[in-house]
Amino acid sequence: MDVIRRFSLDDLPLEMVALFEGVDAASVEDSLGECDVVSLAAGELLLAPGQENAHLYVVVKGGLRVHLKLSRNKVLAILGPGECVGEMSVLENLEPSALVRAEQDSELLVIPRDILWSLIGKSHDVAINLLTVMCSRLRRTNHTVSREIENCRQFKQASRIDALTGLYNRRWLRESFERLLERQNRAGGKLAVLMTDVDHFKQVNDVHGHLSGDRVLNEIGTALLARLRPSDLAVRYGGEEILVILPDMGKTEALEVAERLRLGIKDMRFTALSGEVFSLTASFGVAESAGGETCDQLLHRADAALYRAKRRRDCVCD
Ligand SMILES: Nc1nc2c(ncn2[C@@H]2O[C@H](COP(=O)(O)OP(=O)(O)OP(=O)(O)O)[C@@H](O)[C@H]2O)c(=O)[nH]1
Repeated sequence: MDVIRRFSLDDLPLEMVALFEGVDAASVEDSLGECDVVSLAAGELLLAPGQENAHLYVVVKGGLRVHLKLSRNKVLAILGPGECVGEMSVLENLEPSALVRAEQDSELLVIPRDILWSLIGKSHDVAINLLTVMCSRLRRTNHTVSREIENCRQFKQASRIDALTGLYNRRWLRESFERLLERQNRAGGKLAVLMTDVDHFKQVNDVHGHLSGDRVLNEIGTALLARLRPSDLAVRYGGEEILVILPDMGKTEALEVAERLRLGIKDMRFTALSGEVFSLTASFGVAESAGGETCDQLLHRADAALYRAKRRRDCVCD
C-alpha cells in the first residue's frame, strides 16, 4: 500500500461518499485535506483479523472485497467508490472482524482514528451517516449469519437421510433412536419396531441390473413412507433392509401395520430399465420394546423375528 497524494475534494465528490452525504463540504474539507490517498494493488490485503487497524478507508477508485474469516471464498460484500470499511475496528479500537482485499487496482482515502472522531464531533450529519452505514453492515451480517445457520441445518438434515430411498440412515439411527426410546420409556408409552427385508433382492440386480434394483429400493422407501403415520420413522438399515419405528404402538397393532405393508409391497408393480414389469415380496420381523431395554436389544429381537420370517419369506413374524 503506497501513499500517492493528499486527499482533495476533486478526488471524489462528497455526495458520492455515504459517510458525507448531506454534509457541508466547508465543514470537513480541512480535516479531509490532512488525509492521504493510498494505492492498493489488485488482491492486496487491506484489513485482516489479528491485525490492528486505526483507519477508516473510503474507496476513491476501484473496489474492495470483504470476506468472513472462516469462509475465505465466500464474498460478504464488494465495496465500490464512496463506500467505506474499517469503521467498526476504528470506533471500537478492536481488530477487524473480516478480511478485506482490493478487488482490482484501487485508490483509498485513509481517515485516521483521531480525524474520524473530530469529524464526528464537528458534524451531526457525519455521525448519523456513520450510524446508517453501520446499521446496513449489521443487517447484511445478520442476513449472512441466518443463511449460514440455515445451510448448516439443511446440511445436518441431509447427512441423516439416505440419498437413494429418502429414508433416515444409520447415522440418524445411532444419534437419535436411543434418545427416542428413552423418552418413550420415561413417558411409560409403548413403542414397536418392524424390520423388513426384500425377498430375493439379489435376483432383481442379477436379472434387471443394479440400476433397476436402486429404483426398486427408492420406490419401496416412498411406498412405505406413504403408508405410515407422520410420527412413524423409517430407516434404511442395510442394503435392502428397512427398519420402521412405530412410537406409541404395541405389538398387536404393529403386526397389523406390518401385514398391511407386506400386502402393499406385494401389490406393487416395478418396471425395470428394460421395460419389463415385475413384482416382489418382503418379509417382516416385529418387536415391541420392553421397558429398560437398549436399542440394540430391541433391534436384535426384531432382527431375530425377521430371521424367522425369512425362513418362509413373504410373511410377518414376531
Ligand atoms: N441395487 C442395489 N442393490 C443393493 C443395494 N444394497 C444392497 N444391494 C444388494 O442386495 C442384495 C441382497 O442380497 P442377499 O442379502 O443375498 O439377499 P436376497 O437376495 O434379498 O435374498 P433373501 O434376503 O434371502 O430373500 C445383494 O445383491 C446386494 O448387492 C443398493 O443400494 N442397490
